[in-house]
Amino acid sequence: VGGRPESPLVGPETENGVAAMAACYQGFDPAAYLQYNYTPPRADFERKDSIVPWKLACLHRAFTEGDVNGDLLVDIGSGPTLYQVLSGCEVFKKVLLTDFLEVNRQELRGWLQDKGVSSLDWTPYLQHVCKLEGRRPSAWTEKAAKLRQVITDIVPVDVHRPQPLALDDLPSAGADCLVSCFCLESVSPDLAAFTRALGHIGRLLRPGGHLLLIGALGESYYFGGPGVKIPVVPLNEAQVCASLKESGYTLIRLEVYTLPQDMRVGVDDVSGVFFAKAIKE
Ligand SMILES: C[S@@+](CC[C@H](N)C(=O)[O-])C[C@H]1O[C@@H](n2cnc3c(N)ncnc32)[C@H](O)[C@@H]1O
Ligand SMILES: O=[N+]([O-])c1ccc2c(c1)CN[C@@H](CO)C2
Repeated sequence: VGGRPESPLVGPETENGVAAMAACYQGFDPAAYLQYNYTPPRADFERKDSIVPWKLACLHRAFTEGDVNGDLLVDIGSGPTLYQVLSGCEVFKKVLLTDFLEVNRQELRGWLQDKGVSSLDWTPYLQHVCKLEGRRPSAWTEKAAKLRQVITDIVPVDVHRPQPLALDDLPSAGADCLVSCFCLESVSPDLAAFTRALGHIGRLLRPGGHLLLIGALGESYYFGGPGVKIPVVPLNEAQVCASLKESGYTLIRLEVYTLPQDMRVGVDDVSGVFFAKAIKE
């Protein structure tokens, strides 16, 4: 994403903080990140208390309980992962994936272009979500095809810009739904920047559209690769609710997962995960 336009709204200390976060991400390693967070124990589909099945259940319920619909779903800060749109791809005609780093956009293109070159085998994820949908697990190939059919593009994003996406990447009416997972708190220098970023992505969403937000609670850092320690804004539930309200959303539901001891594997100091379903006013 090109040079940042001077924004009259934020001072030099915020500009410096945002630039420092961008510098941290230069060392981000998609394969390592996937290994740290998307393999057992954090992604163990046999364990009721594993984090990833909990996230997939939250997303499945949110996308299928009847109030979420429309044409376009946008995932903000996709990273190298696809799990966040495995339920949404059945509900929306078009899905737009976005990330700040070319290495992540490249990782996603690798999977989508059917070259099977992705760093992680998403089959167990596809099978798990098929089961949540009451389909036989072998329907995962149909879900993979559906995903490849509805994902229209993978584009650059910067949540610190008042316009996080290039204007021609988004229809003028805006997106009907946004999903964003572990992005805002992991890319912001402080709580004020986190809340501002929430407002920026809200501008991509039509009024009445839904935001499905997953994030870390009580996390102050995580490793984005070997030796790549990235600072995180430590959030609690009250701050998440206050930031959503301050940024023009009405909260529908907040769910919280608390990490069991053996989900703490040394790649971060996260203590919980939140799932928020909200509506843009
Ligand atoms: C912790 S990862 C989350 C990845 C994925 N959504 C998930 O659920 O695991 C944070 C992502 O935010 C991206 N990112 C970094 N700076 C950003 C910015 N200024 N705006 C948007 N995304 C950014 C990184 O490239 C990375 O993919
Ligand atoms: O357990 N998980 O499913 C999981 C997935 C991704 C991430 C975390 C935990 C915690 N750290 C964040 C970065 O701030 C990234």
